[in-house]
Amino acid sequence: MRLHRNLCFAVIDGLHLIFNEGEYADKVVQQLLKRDKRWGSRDRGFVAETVYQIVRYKRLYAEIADVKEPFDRDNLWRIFAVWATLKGISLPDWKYFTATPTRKIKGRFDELSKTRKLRESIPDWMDELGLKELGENQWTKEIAKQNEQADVILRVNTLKTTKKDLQLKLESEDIETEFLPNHPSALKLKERANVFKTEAFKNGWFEVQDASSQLVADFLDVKPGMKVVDVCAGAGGKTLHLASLMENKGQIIAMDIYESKLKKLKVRARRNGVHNIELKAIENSKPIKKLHGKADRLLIDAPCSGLGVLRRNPDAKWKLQPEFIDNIKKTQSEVLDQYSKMVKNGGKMVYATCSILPSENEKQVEAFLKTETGSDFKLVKDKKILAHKSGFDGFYMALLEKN
Ligand SMILES: C[S@@+](CC[C@H](N)C(=O)[O-])C[C@H]1O[C@@H](n2cnc3c(N)ncnc32)[C@H](O)[C@@H]1O
Repeated sequence: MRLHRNLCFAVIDGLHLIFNEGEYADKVVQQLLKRDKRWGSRDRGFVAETVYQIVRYKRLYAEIADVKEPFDRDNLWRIFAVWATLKGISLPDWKYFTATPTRKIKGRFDELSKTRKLRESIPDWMDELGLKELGENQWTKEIAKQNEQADVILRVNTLKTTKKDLQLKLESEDIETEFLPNHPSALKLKERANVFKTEAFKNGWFEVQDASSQLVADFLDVKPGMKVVDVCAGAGGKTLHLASLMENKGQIIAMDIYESKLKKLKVRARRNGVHNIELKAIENSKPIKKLHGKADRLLIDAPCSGLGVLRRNPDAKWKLQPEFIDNIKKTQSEVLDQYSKMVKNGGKMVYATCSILPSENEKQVEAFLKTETGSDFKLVKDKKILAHKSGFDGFYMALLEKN
C-alpha cells in the first residue's frame, strides 16, 4: 500500500480532534470524509478505517511510540508510523518518518502484546472490571473480538419490501449482501459500502442495524393492534422495527428524555412509511403516570455502558469512566422501577442493553424482581449475547410478564 499525503494529513487532523479536543470519532470521520470531493471509495475507506484503528489501539500504539497525552502533531505522526509499520506499509521519505525505528517497533509490539490491557488497548479499570464480571476466559476472548471491525448489517423494512427484493435492488446498485440464519430481517453486506447513498435507503427499504439489536423487537412478542410503549426510544432504531412487526397497526408511544433524538426518529419514521408512532419527550413523571397499567407491551432499551458495542464506538474506551457506569446502573434500576408500572396486567416488557456486564443485565433484572414493583412480574426468558460467540454486537434482553 502507498501512503497518500493528503489522506494521511486528514487522519492526523482527525486524531487530533478525537484525542485532544474530545470530539466523537464517528462525527469526526463524517466531517473528514466531506473534505475532498475527489476522494473515491478507497480513499474514504482508508481515512475512516485508519482513524478507527488508531483510536482502537491508542494505548498500545502510544506506548510503542513512547508518547504521552496530550499528543502534539509530532506525537500523532509517531503513532501513525507505528500503525503503518505494524501493518507492513513501507514508510515514504517524508520528514515525519525520518529515523522511524522499524525493528524496535516490532520488538516493542511483541513484548507489550503479552499483557492483555496493552494488547487490547484498554484502560486499567476496564480490564479489571471485565475480568471481575466475565472471568479470565470470557473477558479475554470478548475484548479481543470487540477490537475487530464490525460488519455492516441491514434490517429490511417489511412495510415497504421483502428481504429478497431488497437484496436484488442493492445488487443492481453493486452492493452484494447475504442472508443471516436466525435473523429473519437481516442482510449482511459482503463488503463495506456507503449504503446511505442508495435509492433503496432513500425509499426507506432498510435501516442499518446490527443483527443482535434486531433480536430485541422480536423478543417483545408484539402483534398488530397492540398499545406498545418504547420508553428509551432515542432515534428509534427499535421503534421502527416494532412498527414493521406490527404492520403499522395499533399504537407505539416512543419516549425519551431527549427531544432532539425523537426528532430524528420522526424523520426516519417518515422515510420508513411508519404511521403508528406518537412521540413524547419525558420532561417530568406525568406522561409516565398517565400510562400506568395501559401498555400491552413495554420496551426498556436502557441507557448503559455500551461495552457490547465497542467495535462500533472504539473511542468509548477512552471516554467511559467507572463513575459513569456506577451512575448508569442506578438509572437502570430506576427506569425499571418507574417505567414497568406502565405495563398492564397480563402485559409483557423487555429490558435490554448493549452491555456485556452481568451487573447491568441479569443482575439488574434479578434485583428488580425482588422489589415491590418487580414482585408483579416473572421472568419468561432472557438472552445474553457475547460478540466473540455470535460474531455480532454484545447485547442482553430479558422478557418479563406482569401477572
Ligand atoms: C440504548 S439508547 C436507545 C437506543 C434506541 N432504542 C434505538 O434502538 O435506537 C438509550 C436511550 O435512553 C435514553 N434515556 C436515558 N435516560 C433515560 C430516562 N431516564 N428515561 C428515558 N430515556 C432515557 C437516552 O437518551 C437514549 O436515547
